[in-house]
Amino acid sequence: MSLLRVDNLTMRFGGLTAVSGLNLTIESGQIVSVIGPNGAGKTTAFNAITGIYPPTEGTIAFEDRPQLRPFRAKTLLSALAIGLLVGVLSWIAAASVDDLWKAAIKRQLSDGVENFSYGTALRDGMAYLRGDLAIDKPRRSRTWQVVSCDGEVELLRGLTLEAATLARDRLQSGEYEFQDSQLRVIHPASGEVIFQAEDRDSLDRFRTKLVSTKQAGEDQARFAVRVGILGFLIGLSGTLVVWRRTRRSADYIALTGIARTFQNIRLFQNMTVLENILIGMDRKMSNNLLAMALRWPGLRRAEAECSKQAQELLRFVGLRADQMNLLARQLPYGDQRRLEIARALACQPKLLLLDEPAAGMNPSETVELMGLIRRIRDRGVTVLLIEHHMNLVMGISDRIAVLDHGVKIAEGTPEEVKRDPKVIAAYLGEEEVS
Ligand SMILES: Nc1ncnc2c1ncn2[C@@H]1O[C@H](COP(=O)(O)OP(=O)(O)OP(=O)(O)O)[C@@H](O)[C@H]1O
Repeated sequence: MSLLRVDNLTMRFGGLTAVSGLNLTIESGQIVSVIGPNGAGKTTAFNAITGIYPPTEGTIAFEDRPQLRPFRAKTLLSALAIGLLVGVLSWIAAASVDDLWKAAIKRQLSDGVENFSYGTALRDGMAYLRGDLAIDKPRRSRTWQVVSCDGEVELLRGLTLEAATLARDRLQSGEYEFQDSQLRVIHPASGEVIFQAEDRDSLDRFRTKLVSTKQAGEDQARFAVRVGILGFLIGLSGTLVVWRRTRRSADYIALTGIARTFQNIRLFQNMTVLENILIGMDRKMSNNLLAMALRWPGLRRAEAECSKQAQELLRFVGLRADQMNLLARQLPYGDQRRLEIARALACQPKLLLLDEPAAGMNPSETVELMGLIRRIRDRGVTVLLIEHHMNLVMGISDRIAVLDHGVKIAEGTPEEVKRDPKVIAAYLGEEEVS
């Protein structure tokens, strides 16, 4: 079983092909280097392997498995839980929007409107009212109406608010005669016509069937349930879509056992040396919020253990104990590079990718770095290295792959690569070989 297998990897950025059809197999326990001129696509290949970019084409398998988060029962349960949460929230919102709408109308009218349903109002464009008489102004209407809900609803439209209020008060106080056949409201004593429909036909257009409170309630409940189901489906499918799109993420790939350092040092500059290493162990620490808040003894023990391992790593990469509490930015450049390696090792990787670790190092630091890389390999960690420093590469690599313009032009032992005419022409030059 190979540790890492890159098959036909192609990386494109718009019209630029940074890596083209790269095949690379890395066996456990080796130090493998990738070399090539500037812009050859080395870092891009690293970025694809570590999940920073998805491959445009091709596949990458680690320990013979594709670098994809597997679909587990937990994934489905999480999606169901989120779907349920969204569904319940949508249901609550749909059930309470009725009250909100009612409250808003009431604020406007400050009078009269009692029970009606948003769902039915949406459907029919008006409010159904229960109780006695109400003054209402249907949405989109400029005029007021008096609504009687005794049996059939009579809608008498086209009134001013004042006239409607007067009419309602008189109707309620009993000083009225409601002549449905004539569609007039007449004051019984004075015979004064309070209001009268213009003609029967126009009133019939506004006649509508009373929806009982019960039916309106049922409509509303159905409406809320439908919205709830829709919310559940949206929550469930949304979660699954997000999960699918983030299946191949850098953090998942790091968890499977691939760690890296960067060409331009990327430490947490304002954190201490020790904290930088502890961050590399973060994924192994408990993420139980309660345990963290209550500082459970188990958690304290785990923290103490991590701190011990971090100090061991500090020594391993050649940093001193008295540098432990310095801020990362206070370290000399070469030590910052060591710290980055220590942080990567803190993830306990099986494969460590080092992107130009010797950049900016002086010759004696470079020699020490060679020793460190060998010790990392002896610790059981396979190393994949990008480096321009030829003495280092030729001195420690078991195998070397050479990229030029995104294409692998050679691969072999240092001796084989050194003599390869294509490599000499593209990268090494005659001087390096001699
Ligand atoms: N995110 C990106 N968007 C667009 N182009 C990119 C991106 N990343 C890399 N490239 C381009 O891809 C090509 C390969 O770049 P890459 O950094 O992989 O080369 P390299 O071999 O690592 O070079 P160096 O030795 O200088 O680090 C370059 O032309 C670069 O400009």
